[in-house]
Amino acid sequence: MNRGEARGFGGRKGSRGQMDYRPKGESPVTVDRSLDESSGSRGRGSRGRGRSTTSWCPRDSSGRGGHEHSPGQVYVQESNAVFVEKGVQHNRRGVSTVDRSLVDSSGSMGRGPRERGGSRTSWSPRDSFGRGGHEHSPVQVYVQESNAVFVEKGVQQHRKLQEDKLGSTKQPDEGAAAFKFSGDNKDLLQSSPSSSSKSISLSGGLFVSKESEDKDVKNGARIHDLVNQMEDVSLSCQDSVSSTSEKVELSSAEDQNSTAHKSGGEGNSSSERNTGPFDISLKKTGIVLKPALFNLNKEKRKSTKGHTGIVIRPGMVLLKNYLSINDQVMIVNKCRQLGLGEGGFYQPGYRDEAILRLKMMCLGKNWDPETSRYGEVRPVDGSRPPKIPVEFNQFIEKAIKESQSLTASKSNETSGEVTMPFMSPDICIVNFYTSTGRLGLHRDKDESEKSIRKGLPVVSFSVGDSAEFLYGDQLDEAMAETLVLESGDVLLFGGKSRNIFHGVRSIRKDTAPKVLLQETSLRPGRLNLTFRQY
Ligand SMILES: O=C(O)CCC(=O)C(=O)O
Ligand SMILES: [Fe+2]
Repeated sequence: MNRGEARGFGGRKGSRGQMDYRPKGESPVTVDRSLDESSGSRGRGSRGRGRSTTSWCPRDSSGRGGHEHSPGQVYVQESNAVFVEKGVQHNRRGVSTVDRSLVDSSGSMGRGPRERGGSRTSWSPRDSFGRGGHEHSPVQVYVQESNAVFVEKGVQQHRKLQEDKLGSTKQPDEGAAAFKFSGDNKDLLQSSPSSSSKSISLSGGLFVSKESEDKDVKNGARIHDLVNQMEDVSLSCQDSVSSTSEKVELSSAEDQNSTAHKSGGEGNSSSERNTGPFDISLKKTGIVLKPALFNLNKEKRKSTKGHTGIVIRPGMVLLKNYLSINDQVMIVNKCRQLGLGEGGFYQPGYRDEAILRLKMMCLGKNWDPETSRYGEVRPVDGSRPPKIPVEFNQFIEKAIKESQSLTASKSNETSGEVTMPFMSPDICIVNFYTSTGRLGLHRDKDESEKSIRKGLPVVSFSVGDSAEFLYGDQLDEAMAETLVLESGDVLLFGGKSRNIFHGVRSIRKDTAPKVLLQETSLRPGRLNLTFRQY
């Protein structure tokens, strides 16, 4: 990894500050999997279990099957063909949409994504690079419904997990509820209205959209920055659980001392570095109220829709909604626990003037931003990085296998080239971004030469608030694509995409699943884990 290369927007590479906000076109191809919400039988506890045996049924974006290399392919399991047909009808009305929940249980039409993507009727087909037309779209969508049998399994697993939880006062039944409820049902592919030029957001459906024009790029970016900074000043319980009136207090020495998020600097001043453990959770006091029923219902709907696999480009796969709420709770709690101990979260400094606007912790090996090297200890304090929790490994293994089957089914290569090689992680970099957090475009290229030559993938988990993730082939934000990564998403980039430039432009405030916040008291922001093999 060489994240110092260009980390921090507005850092030393002049081009990074010059964002292009020009519109690139929009193309909604939504896949809404909320077929059978009322039965309650589509819980996501099965994700990762037995997925490699699933037979995918290719569909193109207009719902036709059997097109081997059809652009914008949407893959759904055979049993859901009825919805594709419904989607086709919808399509024929002139919107490239495969929507299987035209009227959901709340009685509303369709889903939220269009809120950000502009008018539905103005959509036109685009691939992930913003090009028009149906030809050669590099985006494929795979939809898999979960199996009800795993719901119970998930509940049991959740209950067990509760025993390990830090600071939990929950009853087992709440665990069951938590398992069923997940995040909001937002965009699958959507624009990022405030900033990006080419934006893809994915959640429960797929559409590729363009940005609305922003004429004053620099001012816009500055305003965006200021807004983020102001948002962080008002850190409160509403930031994490909007519907509650619970009292929240900062819980670590650093929380109380640091002005990182309040200053909007994400803790980059020397006085904010290494001042003590950073707690990714907020300590709660007083009565804890549950999130509003409305939010829970929305999250429930999302959790019943299974996950979606999307081949973004060769070697790059996004598994939407892949980690269940249970998984996410476990990940947050583990990270919190490790983050408070030796080698835990700290504020990394600058690298070549590039700002690291995040808290970081390394697992397995330490990555030093000052030298861009891996080592056994963290030079800044001599601490040893904690081991990667074994619980995490199962997710990596399954995610890679699933990505392999997705890329294999898409690929027409007979050369035997491995589009997504397997890897066993011995490094995990855990980042926590508060609302003003960001990470400049960079490549992960400090792993061993062999690892990079083989294209061993980086596997990235997103938990908490959504992020605008940039990626592209050049160190130039204006040329970069945007993916909105939501809580529970897993992104893999290996093979031909192993060396992509990538970064995080911004964190979308108040977008984390409410149940996750309730279960973990995760502070406002985003937890990201990237696994690699040295
Ligand atoms: O937060 C993310 O999504 C990306 C993190 C990343 O690129 C890194 O840690 O190297
Ligand atoms: Fe990276």
